[in-house]
Amino acid sequence: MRRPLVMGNWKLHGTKASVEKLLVDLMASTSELKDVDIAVCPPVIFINQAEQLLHDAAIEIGAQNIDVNRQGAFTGEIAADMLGEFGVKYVLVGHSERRAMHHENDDLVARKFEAVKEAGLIPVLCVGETQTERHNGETKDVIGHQIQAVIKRCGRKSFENAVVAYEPVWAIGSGQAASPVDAQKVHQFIRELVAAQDKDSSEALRILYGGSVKASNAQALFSMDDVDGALVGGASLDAGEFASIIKAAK
Ligand SMILES: O=C[C@H](O)COP(=O)(O)O
Repeated sequence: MRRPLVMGNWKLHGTKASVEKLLVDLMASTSELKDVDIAVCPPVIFINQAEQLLHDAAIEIGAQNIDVNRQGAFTGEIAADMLGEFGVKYVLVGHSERRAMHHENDDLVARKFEAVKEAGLIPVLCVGETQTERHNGETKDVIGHQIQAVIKRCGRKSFENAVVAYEPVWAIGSGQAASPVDAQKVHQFIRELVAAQDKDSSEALRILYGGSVKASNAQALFSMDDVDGALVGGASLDAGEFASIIKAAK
């Protein structure tokens, strides 16, 4: 039985005051929950503040991105080891916004995945097809390449102690989530790809769904066999809504 994981990706949102309010409210509404892992991914500038506020709470911290390099002349970048010093447990790699806006290809994403593991943190590999790719029947091809790029770089046990998030690009921020049945089909496909390399890591692998998850659709998505939680964007900025999603996963 895999323990559910619900992560909030705050993207480029927040102020010192809003971070404090959101985390204080979230701690209050989730303090009794024992059967679900919870994490938030603030913009990197707020990670230290989140670490201080979450000191005694069971809410973990994720980062939204890293550089592949551990140190050196890379102005403006952050390394995975640095994040580890500030209590970060998870790091998103390959989010579709970074693939699209920062030209991150499968090879670079695989290198980031490897760098996160080398730092002793848990990579959350984001995969998903665009609307056009879906329309052209290319969903499995696209996701297959995204997963295989990581296996090629990190080997058959790549997904041991890692997380995958299936985020159809067309569902992100659109208000139109994938149907639970469609999400399940892709999640099952991802698990089979991983199982072809290593059965144990495929069985333990948590595969999150992301893309317009709300309190109103979370339970139906979580009822699917291979949906082990969610990566939540917009709805994670509202403590009440996010807490309701978390409660639906337990
Ligand atoms: O990382 C989160 C996803 O991009 C989903 O965002 P959304 O919940 O706002 O659709």
